[in-house]
Amino acid sequence: MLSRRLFSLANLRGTIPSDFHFVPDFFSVSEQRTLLSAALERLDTAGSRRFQKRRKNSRSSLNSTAGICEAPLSELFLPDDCYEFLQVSSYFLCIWRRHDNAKFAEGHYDGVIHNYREMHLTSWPTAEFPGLVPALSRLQSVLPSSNIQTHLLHLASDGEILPHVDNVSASGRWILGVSLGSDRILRLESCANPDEVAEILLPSGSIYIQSDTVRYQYKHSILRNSAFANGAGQRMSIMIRVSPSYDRTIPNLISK
Ligand SMILES: O=C(O)CCC(=O)C(=O)O
Ligand SMILES: [Fe+2]
Repeated sequence: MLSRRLFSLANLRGTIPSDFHFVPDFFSVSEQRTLLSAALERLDTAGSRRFQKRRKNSRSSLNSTAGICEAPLSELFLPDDCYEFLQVSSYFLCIWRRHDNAKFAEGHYDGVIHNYREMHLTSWPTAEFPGLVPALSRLQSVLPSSNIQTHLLHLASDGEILPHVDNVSASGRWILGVSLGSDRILRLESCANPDEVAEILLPSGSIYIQSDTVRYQYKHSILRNSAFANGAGQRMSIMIRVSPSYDRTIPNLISK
């Protein structure tokens, strides 16, 4: 069961809305490595041949002697120019069109994500990554409900996500995010009162859940790396959402 932990000041600025739940150290380093390797494998396999070749060349020129088990997590990412990052998203618009509900057709879901690649994940490569099943079942145990959709979202070193509320016709009452790779700041801003802002540092291995109030009444964004004095690298998030028609009951999963 997921428990609410006290934020250390290093993790938080502002007042955290209720219905936002955060565990800064949910996944061990070895689980993070497995999840990140599997996510990269899925995205890489789906990518264009030109960039697959670029990655192959980059791997051989790096001539890494460290096995995947010893490499620091950041070294699982290749340099930015090995990935076919898109400059501006059409991701939310796509979901939008599929659901085709005129009530929300304002178009502001488009263009929210910059310098990224993403995919809808239908299956994990569990055969290739032996540690994946236990890591995923731990994650499964904290999901508020079943019938989920999983997305992988890989942000370039200069990638960012502008403030938005996830398309309400495409997913239901909660959204879970797993952060892997470089630290980023998640900013929450009340739609009703833009002065109500919270910023949460998301370290690799952390998970958060936005449900109910925060999911519908706050915009969220992932800030650019310029927020960090020392710069930062790429980040992968595993985004899990409940399908819109399967979120009638949310168990009280957060024990204090
Ligand atoms: O990467 C994240 O943590 C947030 C991603 C997000 O806002 C989205 O996919 O809608
Ligand atoms: Fe979002």
